[in-house]
Amino acid sequence: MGGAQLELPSGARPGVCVRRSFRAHAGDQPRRPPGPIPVPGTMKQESAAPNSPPPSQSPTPSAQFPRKDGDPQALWIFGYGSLVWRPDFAYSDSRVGFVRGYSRRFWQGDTFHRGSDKMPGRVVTLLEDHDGCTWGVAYQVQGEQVSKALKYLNVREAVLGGYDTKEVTFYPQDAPDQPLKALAYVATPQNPGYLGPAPEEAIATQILACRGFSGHNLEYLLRLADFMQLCGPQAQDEHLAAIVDAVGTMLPCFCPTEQALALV
Ligand SMILES: N[C@@H](CCC(=O)N[C@@H](CS)C(=O)NCC(=O)O)C(=O)O
Repeated sequence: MGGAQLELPSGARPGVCVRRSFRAHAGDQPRRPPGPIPVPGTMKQESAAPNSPPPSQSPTPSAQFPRKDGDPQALWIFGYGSLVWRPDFAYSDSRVGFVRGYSRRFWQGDTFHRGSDKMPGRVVTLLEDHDGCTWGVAYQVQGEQVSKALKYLNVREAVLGGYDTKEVTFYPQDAPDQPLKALAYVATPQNPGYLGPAPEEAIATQILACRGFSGHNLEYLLRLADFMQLCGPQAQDEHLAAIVDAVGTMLPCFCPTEQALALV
């Protein structure tokens, strides 16, 4: 399964946001694919997802973040879940980096993109955590890209996903001393789709069992894990790694045996 196409800036100083502790996973050293891979900022500019419904109403983000030159028509949007590998909106620039004071958790239910009403999938949100650090991608939108991106994300994230907007401080991996204000979509415990904490084995089981209009919940998990591996050893996410480990342990139980396959 192809992961996020990334080329981490060569010679980039490792981000200063390192988890306080993380389990050493024998196989979790980043698998660096052979040869350079285009950096998110050089990816072709995305168009709106073909399967996303027509935008319904103009978005009202919690804050506009004018550029240093005061231009209100410029905005950074921080993605830390499906947005790291499927932004599906036009942007002018992108940076790999992290936000401090938050941890990523698979605690939001999803009954559209990766689940259904009967079998809600699990997608990520940000949990306020003083020592937390969450890696992702910040996308810069400018000019008419701003309203188009916000209108699209309002439907994808807010209307269909239950997310709200929040201002965060983003630290680019290659310039952590030059942080940026960014808009993030966060699912709070007050939204109806919020599922909250569960054992990582239970979350893995739910992910293995669910699919929605954007695809299987397992794809969502593995593409995010792919992105995190490419961010390098300084980017660790114990919660994500534990769920991937649990999926790996359970997958044989979900795979048809040769005998079962012979019956099809
Ligand atoms: N807001 C987070 C999570 C976004 C997310 O995963 N949202 C879901 C909505 S429930 C989504 O867009 N899913 C699209 C997909 O699964 O392909 C991010 O910045 O990436």
